[in-house]
Amino acid sequence: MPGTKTVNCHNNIVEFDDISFSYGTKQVIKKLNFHVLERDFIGLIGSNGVGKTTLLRMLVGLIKPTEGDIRLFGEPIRQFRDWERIGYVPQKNSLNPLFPATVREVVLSGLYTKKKLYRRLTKEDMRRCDDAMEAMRITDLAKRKIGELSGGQQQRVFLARAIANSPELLILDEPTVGIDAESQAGFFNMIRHMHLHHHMTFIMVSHDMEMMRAYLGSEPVASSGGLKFYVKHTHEPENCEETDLAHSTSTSKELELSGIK
Ligand SMILES: Nc1ncnc2c1ncn2[C@@H]1O[C@H](COP(=O)(O)OP(=O)(O)OP(=O)(O)O)[C@@H](O)[C@H]1O
Repeated sequence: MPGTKTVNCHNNIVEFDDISFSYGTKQVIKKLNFHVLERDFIGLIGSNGVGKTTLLRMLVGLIKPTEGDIRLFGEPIRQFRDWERIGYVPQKNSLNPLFPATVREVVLSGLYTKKKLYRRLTKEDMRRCDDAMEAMRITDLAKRKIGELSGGQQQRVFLARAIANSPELLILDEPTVGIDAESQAGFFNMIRHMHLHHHMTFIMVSHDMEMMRAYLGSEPVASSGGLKFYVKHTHEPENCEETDLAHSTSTSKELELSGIK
């Protein structure tokens, strides 16, 4: 139509088509079909052992489905090479206590991807690193060696690293387990902001039903076996442009309210 700008923010980012997975003879996932759209926030819920982590590990290519196809950003996963578009924070990061890097170096390392390895960090990179550290309340730990920190503090560093890098798709496996309530609130504020205003897509496993319900509503939109998918898109499909225009005015206000600024 003349004069109508088509904004395409609803591409499939992840497609699970008839996915099954077994560990040996033990089938964990059976004929799962689910698509994730750009700018969705997916909450993946389910009891212990239903296959949440298994699904995420398939999604980042660590294990292959026994049957079915996975596509990432429209490409079959076996051909997919743009891994820097995807961030993944696994359930437990175990770290050698002698690991020599400082907290700040670890957060900044998220910004050095293969493609960007040789470029200098910009002021914008530094600002993103500082914002992420502030949101995760680790600014005062910036110069400490990460290996010397507690498990909860280390997890906050890995989350700050992931959000500083602003991947297009961020996959989080029970990200706030072992983290104190104040840091959890800072983290949820930050990811909500990134979802609503920076076009990031999230897939998050969580047992925090209160947070999930508050943000994603009380009913799952799909389920498979014991896996339940709660979904929030940033806006109605017809309002893509409006959301973008609203960005500049709402960003600073929201950051201020969430205490990030
Ligand atoms: N490497 C493995 N070899 C064999 N079985 C496994 C392996 N990893 C996981 N399993 C089994 O597969 C099932 C799914 O495990 P998964 O870790 O995906 O569950 P989950 O939904 O993430 O659970 P939780 O909420 O406890 O983290 C479980 O029964 C688990 O015991």
